[in-house]
Amino acid sequence: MVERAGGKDHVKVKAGQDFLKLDPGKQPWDDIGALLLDPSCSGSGIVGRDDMPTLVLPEKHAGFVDRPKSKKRKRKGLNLPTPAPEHPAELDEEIQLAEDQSGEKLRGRLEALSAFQLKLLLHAFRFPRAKRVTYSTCSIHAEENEHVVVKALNSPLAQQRGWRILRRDEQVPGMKAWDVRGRMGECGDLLPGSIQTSEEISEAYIRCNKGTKEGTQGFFVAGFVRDNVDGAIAEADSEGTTPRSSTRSSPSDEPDEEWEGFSDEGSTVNSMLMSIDS
Ligand SMILES: C[S@@+](CC[C@H](N)C(=O)[O-])C[C@H]1O[C@@H](n2cnc3c(N)ncnc32)[C@H](O)[C@@H]1O
Repeated sequence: MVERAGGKDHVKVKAGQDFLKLDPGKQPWDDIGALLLDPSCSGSGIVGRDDMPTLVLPEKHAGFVDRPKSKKRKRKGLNLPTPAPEHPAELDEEIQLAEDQSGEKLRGRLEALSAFQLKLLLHAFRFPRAKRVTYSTCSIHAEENEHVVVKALNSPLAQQRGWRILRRDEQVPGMKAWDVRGRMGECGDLLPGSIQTSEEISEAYIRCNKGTKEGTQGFFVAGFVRDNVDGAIAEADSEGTTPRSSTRSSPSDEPDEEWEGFSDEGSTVNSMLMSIDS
């Protein structure tokens, strides 16, 4: 995909690695300036996934009663509507599944996904020289989008390292002009003392909705920046705590969280990891 997009001379593909197991304090990761984080999500924004239930067609042997063949229908030239099939039990099951997806099961799935997404986002914040992180999903659910971002912003890690949202007025022209922004009501409570308001943050998000005049799939993206990385590194250097210059094997210079190279047990990661120099 990188090659097709004409990016092979600029993007190194490091396939088959678990992002959560990378130590941000070790080379070459300690030099990364920007991360594009596009993690696994529910995919609920993808047209044709959640809104296209499997169609279970009635079968003759499953109790489906054939209509007696009408003489009228045999007549040439008559364009009669197809008779509605009798409602087979299998279709009830499909309806049941669809209902589950909007209830308990969906809630549980979103909870698990958003916890994982937050883990990934916080890990991205740990790269010592990173100045930019994008976080995107093809989900329509605020749980995976606005909620994850606000939790990340409220984390001690983001606050200590100075991560904030890239405001709409700082974005490139095309993104700044895009009208569909975050859902204000879903931006949650920012911690007191936050340097940005909920209005500023929801305005900074870019959303795409499916089934609208824009012709897009469902998508969400937020940009995070931090302004004084070099100053923070210089300060840490003078205190001898810069991850680059230290020999420690874990990047946990955070008093709040111990980094242990966490990863989801049993998950197979077949993804690509892209490192992009700023
Ligand atoms: C939405 S897809 C990314 C699509 C990609 N950006 C593209 O445009 O083709 C999410 C990817 O994240 C990968 N992933 C999930 N957890 C990961 C981890 N811990 N380390 C690396 N990749 C991971 C999944 O395997 C999946 O390929």
